[in-house]
Amino acid sequence: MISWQKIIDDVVAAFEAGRAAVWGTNRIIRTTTHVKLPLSELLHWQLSIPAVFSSDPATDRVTLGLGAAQVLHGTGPDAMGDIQAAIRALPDPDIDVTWFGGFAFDPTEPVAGALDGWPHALWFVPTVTLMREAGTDCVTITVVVPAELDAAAVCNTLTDVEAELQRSFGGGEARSSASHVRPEVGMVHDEQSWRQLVETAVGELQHGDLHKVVLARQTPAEVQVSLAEALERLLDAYGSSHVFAMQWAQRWLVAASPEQLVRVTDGTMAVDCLAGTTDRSKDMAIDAALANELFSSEKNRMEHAAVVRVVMERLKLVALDIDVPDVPVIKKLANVQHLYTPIRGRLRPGMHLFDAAGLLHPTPAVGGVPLAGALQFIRNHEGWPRGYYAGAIGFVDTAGSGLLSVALRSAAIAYPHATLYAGCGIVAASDPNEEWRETEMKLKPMRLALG
Ligand SMILES: C=C(O[C@H]1C=CC=C(C(=O)O)[C@@H]1O)C(=O)O
Repeated sequence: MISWQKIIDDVVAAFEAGRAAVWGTNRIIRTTTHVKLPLSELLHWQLSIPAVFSSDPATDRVTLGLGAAQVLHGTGPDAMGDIQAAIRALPDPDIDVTWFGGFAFDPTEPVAGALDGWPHALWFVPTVTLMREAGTDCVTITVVVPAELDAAAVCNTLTDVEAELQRSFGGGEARSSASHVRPEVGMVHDEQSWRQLVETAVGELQHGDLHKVVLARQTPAEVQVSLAEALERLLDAYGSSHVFAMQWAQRWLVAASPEQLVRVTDGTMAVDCLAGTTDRSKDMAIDAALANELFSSEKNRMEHAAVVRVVMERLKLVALDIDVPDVPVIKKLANVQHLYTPIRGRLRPGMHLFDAAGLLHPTPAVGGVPLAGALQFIRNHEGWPRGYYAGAIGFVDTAGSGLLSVALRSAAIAYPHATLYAGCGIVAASDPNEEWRETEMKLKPMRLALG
């Protein structure tokens, strides 16, 4: 177990040495320490303080947040804009701090089901953030506390966080009486009802105005492992994805997202277009043949081109110097391979990560074309509330750099009950049996992590 006492001692020493900055009515204390064990060790399913874990594949930085020093909730269609306005209204700190959170898929629908109780947008600055630099045991600790606290009170705040970690740990990962009853999540499609859903969509796609719609299904599972184990399994097998977990109101959202909705790093933007999927094979020749088949499949190229076209149209409003390759490449994950087009650009001056996210979301990789018709089809036919599935999750610092990933390959957990999600793009040429198989492949990361 990681020594929390050492963390407390280092933070209090930093505070006493004046390594702190004022942020409105808060004080930010920053120092570094050395932690050998994985940060995920501190997390437990039954934690009752807000918590977040994020492993960014681009920087290899692993971040863990515990407690909430600042919280913002947003509800309804303007949820994203409201959060952005609230962040902008806060004073600029002398030291950057990082917000963590996410946005639901559809802010006009309630976030019912497995994440019942979550608002449409939820962002917080943890009381304690631990960030491990890539490949080292060097951890940056950031603590945000009310500015009036003295050293003893800072120590007490951290001791309270430790007590909560111990209490939840003591409560055990065993299924205690405190475990949730399985949440009501709405329609769980079996193979037959899924095929019917896809057939209904194909009918509309062949005869109506719809060109593409992304349909998804959910499936129940029971969590068999500790949260630390689940996260380490995801990092091992899906380390090139954004492994993310967030706990609020005793519910966890866990994801290994292969798709960045948008990343901003010092004003430079990166957007992923990911659509078009096939299987993996352990046999290298078969694996390469599958990739070739995917690359030459008219159906998959159409599905993919719809995403690139729409993303480009929307991106022009927030980005300059946009660079987009003419043809997609293959992105290989442990469970599937995708058609992938990375788009790069520069965020227009005065624009924020959330402006870009607000314009891009939902891309045709999770919604459809035309968007309004696709969303209506999803609302009318899918039969369950998506909540945060296919929404956006991530982090943004007070200087404006950050990442929002599409919440795919994800699960919502009311411990020990999990709800796993997977979807796929449907076009007029889609085969309902193939689309079922595709959702099964996409469920693999979370089945591996939790089973
Ligand atoms: C909707 C999902 O995947 C999207 C992202 C990549 C490939 C997709 C596809 O080939 O259908 C989907 O558009 C999901 O994983 O739940």
